[in-house]
Amino acid sequence: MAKKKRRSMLYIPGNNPAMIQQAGVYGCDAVLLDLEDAVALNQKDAARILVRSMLETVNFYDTEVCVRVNNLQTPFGLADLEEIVPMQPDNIRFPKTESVQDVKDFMKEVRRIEKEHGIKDPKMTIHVMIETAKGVANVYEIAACEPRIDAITIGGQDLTADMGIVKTPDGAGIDYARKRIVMAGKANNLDVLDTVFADVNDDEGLKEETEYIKKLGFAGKALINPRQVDPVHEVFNPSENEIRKAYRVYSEFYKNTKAGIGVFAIDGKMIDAPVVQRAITVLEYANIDIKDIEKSLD
Ligand SMILES: CC(=O)SCCNC(=O)CCNC(=O)[C@H](O)C(C)(C)COP(=O)(O)OP(=O)(O)OC[C@H]1O[C@@H](n2cnc3c(N)ncnc32)[C@H](O)[C@@H]1OP(=O)(O)O
Ligand SMILES: O=C([O-])CC(=O)C(=O)O
Ligand SMILES: [Mg+2]
Repeated sequence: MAKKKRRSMLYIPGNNPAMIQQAGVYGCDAVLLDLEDAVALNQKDAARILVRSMLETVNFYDTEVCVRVNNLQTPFGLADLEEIVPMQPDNIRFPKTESVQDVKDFMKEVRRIEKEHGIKDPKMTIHVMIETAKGVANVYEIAACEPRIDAITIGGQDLTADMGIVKTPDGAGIDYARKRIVMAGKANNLDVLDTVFADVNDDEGLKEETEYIKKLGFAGKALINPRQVDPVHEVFNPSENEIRKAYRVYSEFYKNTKAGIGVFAIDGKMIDAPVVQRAITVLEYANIDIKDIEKSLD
């Protein structure tokens, strides 16, 4: 099966039933049902119960569903896990992860709750959020410490607050963190996800930032408004020209491999394994199955 895309992950405040009800129709790849910073302190209990009941009743179609719980250092984190883990959403987001010990503490509770509910072969994966200077410093160890982690993400709002700086449109203050988190994620075969873009009326700014983080190696971006879905997909979706080139590279690769040739040229440019790998990634984003290309050539 093709790898699930995570171009767009839309935050929805966990205390807003009308927004959650619509979650399957926004066209985003994933929704992030938020029990953390989108929810006021006096709404935390209500949000937790609402999200649990929405997980039971709402049809999310093929949208991936992730729940962001509160950190275990808060009075809400454990109660969130008790309520949400038995529902086994596709993933749970651990905010403000700073150390391997933080992940261990979270996972100890997750495993205990799964065991208590007789969940034997849990499919729910973990997304860790890196949003403090300490988390950035420890990110390589964090990314490698738990096999159920399948994505890692930067929280730019909290990170800039923690660093005592302002988040500027050029992202200068978080640039090192972005690059370090990408490397830590890639080294452990994780999806690496970018932070939110706060100005919901600035499509051009959003696209510019998305172009940049795509170049760095991010698989997608957290969003805060449904209007941000299309501009982000526009950037992540390959152009017709890119798809045509990738199709040609893969077709030639397949034919040459069958003839026992490992390296060849198209229009004078060498095609080797990394070029083929990049072509496969483009085809995946374009929803083209390489098995169909192979069949057409057999
Ligand atoms: C630092 C962090 O942790 S960020 C993550 C936590 N933050 C969030 O989850 C914020 C989520 N986003 C929002 O609450 C809002 O989009 C805001 C406050 C940013 C902007 O609000 P508005 O200016 O009112 O949004 P806008 O006018 O575009 O809303 C248009 C429609 O989209 C809906 N909508 C807006 N945001 C969302 C969302 N995140 N998910 C689903 N629906 C949404 C609105 O309810 C409205 O629906 P309606 O037309 O049926 O009334
Ligand atoms: O996922 C995000 O980008 C939102 C967030 O928590 C942050 O920026 O601190
Ligand atoms: Mg945050």
